[in-house]
Amino acid sequence: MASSELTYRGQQAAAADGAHGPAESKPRTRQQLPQPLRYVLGEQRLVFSLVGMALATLVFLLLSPSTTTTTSSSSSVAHLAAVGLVSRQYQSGGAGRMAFEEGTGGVRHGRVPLGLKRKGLRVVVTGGAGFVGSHLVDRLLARGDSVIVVDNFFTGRKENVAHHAGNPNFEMIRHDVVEPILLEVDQIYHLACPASPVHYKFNPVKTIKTNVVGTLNMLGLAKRVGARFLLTSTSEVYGDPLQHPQVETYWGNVNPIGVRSCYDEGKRTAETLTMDYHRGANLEVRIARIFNTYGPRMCIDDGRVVSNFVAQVEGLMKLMEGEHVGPFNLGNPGEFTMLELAKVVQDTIDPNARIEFRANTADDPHKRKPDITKAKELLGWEPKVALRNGLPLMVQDFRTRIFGDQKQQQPDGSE
Ligand SMILES: O=c1ccn([C@@H]2O[C@H](COP(=O)(O)OP(=O)(O)O[C@H]3OC[C@@H](O)[C@H](O)[C@H]3O)[C@@H](O)[C@H]2O)c(=O)[nH]1
Repeated sequence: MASSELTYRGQQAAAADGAHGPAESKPRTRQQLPQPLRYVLGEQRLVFSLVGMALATLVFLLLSPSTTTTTSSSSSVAHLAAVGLVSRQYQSGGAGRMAFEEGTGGVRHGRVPLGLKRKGLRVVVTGGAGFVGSHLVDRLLARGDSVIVVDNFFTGRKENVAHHAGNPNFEMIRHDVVEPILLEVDQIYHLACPASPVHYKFNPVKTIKTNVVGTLNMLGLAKRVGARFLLTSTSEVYGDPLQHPQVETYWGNVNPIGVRSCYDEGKRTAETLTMDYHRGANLEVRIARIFNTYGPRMCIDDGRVVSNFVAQVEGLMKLMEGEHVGPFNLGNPGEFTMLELAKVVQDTIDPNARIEFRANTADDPHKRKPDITKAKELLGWEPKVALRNGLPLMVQDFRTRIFGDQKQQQPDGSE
């Protein structure tokens, strides 16, 4: 049967003209090769080397163990770009912004290819003078990013970020997010909102306005500058849950007209807006549902049930840098009753502390427990600090702030 004209016939040709078998064959010069093969080998060397580099990169991406199952094409493209194999214009990342910085190869959002230094990002943290936000600012600056804190100091304190004064990578803007603001940045962590019922009930209309208009302004900024946007939502979106523990697919049981609705429904609307920008404007977004937290810099009159030390900041950063939109529950599934908590306080802080039993405030959830399977599996995150070990750090922080104890605390709560 005649073989295809396109099949390389060099070997057969050689055999046909009595050329030596493989063992004795004399080395053939390039001139003896068929013309098409000579052209490809000679003229197309550059193409071959680029194709080879692209194939090597793809093999690297597919075989590297840390590749998540849902690595988006953008991070694969970013890796190809980082090694110069894909044009900048092909990059996704919002309004034409690049997923990597010119010349540095540093990938802004995804994992950094081997051997390339991560370029510092420009990050906005709204509510960055608050409890969770100020710890996040510490970690971002320590990582080499430039951070702009946008905060109206409704519940936040300058003292929470004062230790960064003089750092050229740190800026503080007193601004209420219900008014638009224009900043050229790469990432936006949106935490601006009073989190304690004591504070958000003080001015419920302002609370829901911050959650709705404030989030709208920050989403608009993210879309305008091509930044990745992370919303710190809350376990309150589950209301007084009828499902226990709560998984992220649970829609919740929320009172739309109660005294907590300004926060519960405000955060639910913030999540809705976030997903609408994601679906409608292809904005890179991330949603974290934070369960009650405690630790140094917590408002002394906060009043929330403490359950999860401030280690959630790691979860927020893993979520921002990862490829999964969420929402993700970030909290401590370790359950305890209020009485057990009171006993931990007596054991670790003050054995003479008196335990009082009071009625729940209106609409207070009767129980809440995060299912953090998704965060464990897709973010590789789970809480590290046990309540018994975290409480003393918070108490020492309170003591220093109330009594000005001699032993000054480090920003992260250590001595
Ligand atoms: O209108 C406002 C209200 C509040 N804020 C600021 O936002 C910050 C909120 O910090 P808080 O200490 O009150 O709250 P936390 O840091 O505990 O919770 C924060 O992160 C977790 C999210 O679930 C909460 O919704 C968010 O408030 C404060 O610095 C406050 O001044 C604004 O900038 N604008």
